[in-house]
Amino acid sequence: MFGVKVHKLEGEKVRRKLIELGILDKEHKVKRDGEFLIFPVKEKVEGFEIVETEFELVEKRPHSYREVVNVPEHLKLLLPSSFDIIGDIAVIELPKELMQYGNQIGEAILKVHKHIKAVFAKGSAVSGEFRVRELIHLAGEERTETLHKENGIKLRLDIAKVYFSPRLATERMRVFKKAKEGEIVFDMFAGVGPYSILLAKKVRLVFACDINPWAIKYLEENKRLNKTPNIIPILGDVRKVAEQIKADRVIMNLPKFAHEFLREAMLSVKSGGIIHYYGFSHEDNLFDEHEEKIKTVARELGKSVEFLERRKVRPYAPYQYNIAIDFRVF
Ligand SMILES: C[S@@+](CC[C@H](N)C(=O)[O-])C[C@H]1O[C@@H](n2cnc3c(N)ncnc32)[C@H](O)[C@@H]1O
Repeated sequence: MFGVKVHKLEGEKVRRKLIELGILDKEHKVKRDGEFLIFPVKEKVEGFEIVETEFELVEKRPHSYREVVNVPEHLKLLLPSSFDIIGDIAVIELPKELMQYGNQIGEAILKVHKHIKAVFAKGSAVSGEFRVRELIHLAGEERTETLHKENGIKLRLDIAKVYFSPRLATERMRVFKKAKEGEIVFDMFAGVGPYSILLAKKVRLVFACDINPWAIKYLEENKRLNKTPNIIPILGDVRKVAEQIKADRVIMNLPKFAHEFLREAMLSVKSGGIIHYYGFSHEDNLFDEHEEKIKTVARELGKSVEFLERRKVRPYAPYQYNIAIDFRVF
């Protein structure tokens, strides 16, 4: 093979020139020879010192764990194309046919994604009051606590003890952009604080409630970590708290049951304030049923509502969507 030999001080300039000429061979490694570098080239080129030598091949890094995983060929089509990454932990949803190859799948993920240190499979759906799920350890460290970064904030959490979904980062940023300086926000179902901490960077005060003691423990820690003293964490059932709070903006991120808490939300929002409501819907009836419930509760409380925005946040099951409705209450 041909190479272009240059003094190492000239290396960067020559490398750029060879790329510009379209003759740098990127499939082979640059060679070192004392004070000199030898660039692999596809053909001889005028104006440089040309040498003939052998070059090592550049190892091609696989892009997906599916390229390196050791499972029977006929099951490869069932391998999920993606998985959640929370801090340095991967959480994958495996079909039952692949569960017996969980360790191989976990090892393949660790091999391709060097920043991931532990891999778990989802062992059940999110359930119970705390909205957590069972996890099955597949590979790497047997650790469920991690530090996750999103939207410029840091969140310490334990994925086995609290609810957290990295898939809502964009939705949280949407709410952040709507919030205004000087506002009081009430995060009714705060978890470890992904909305609360983010919004506290902008608004005056955030009341952050959760019934799960682990969520409030991590929320306290995240409040310190992110230097957001303007958050008031409240451990308890939001039903007992809501009426004592008067907020400009209320966040109801409990999609499965939010409709049961509309009364509390509407009693805690100031007249003219905004509620960010989340729900689950079938694709045939995304918003109407939720909006009817919202109007009914408003009527019962002698209030009126103005719908501002309706959005599909993400698919969460076949034909099912997590939806968001923003509305103003008078
Ligand atoms: C879907 S999670 C959302 C957490 C967080 N907002 C997030 O985006 O990661 C719902 C949270 O509501 C809490 N929760 C459920 N019922 C509650 C209640 N009655 N009062 C207060 N919090 C409750 C759960 O513990 C859980 O942390």
